[in-house]
Amino acid sequence: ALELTLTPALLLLQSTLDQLQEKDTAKIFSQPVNLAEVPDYLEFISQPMDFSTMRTRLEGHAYCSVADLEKDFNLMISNCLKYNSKDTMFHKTALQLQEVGGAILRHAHRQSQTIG
Ligand SMILES: CC(=O)c1c[nH]c2ccccc12
Repeated sequence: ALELTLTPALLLLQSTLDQLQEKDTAKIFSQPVNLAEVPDYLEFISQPMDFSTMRTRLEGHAYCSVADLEKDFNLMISNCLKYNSKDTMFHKTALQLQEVGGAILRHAHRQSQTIG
């Protein structure tokens, strides 16, 4: 049978992504921004990012470290802060997720140092 062996490092990345996504209670980051609904999105954002894309990358072993995961998380947040003006729910939600996500990632960095 296919061995779904998850190394400790991969388990840590998966757990970190789950914790980050859990904080997106409005689920505005679950899927890519719908370009059919938002036709000008790519005029402002050169590299879209969302949690489903991050999960695909994680499962495809594209992330070698917590830092790699953090890079895409920060891209996803900065895209949202850029596209959505300050007075929108999306912008305010991104600022909150940035703060709580930072704490989750700092903890994951510490854990990755102990599991090596
Ligand atoms: C995360 C984000 O920017 C968005 C998530 N859903 C959207 C719908 C229209 C415009 C932007 C968005």
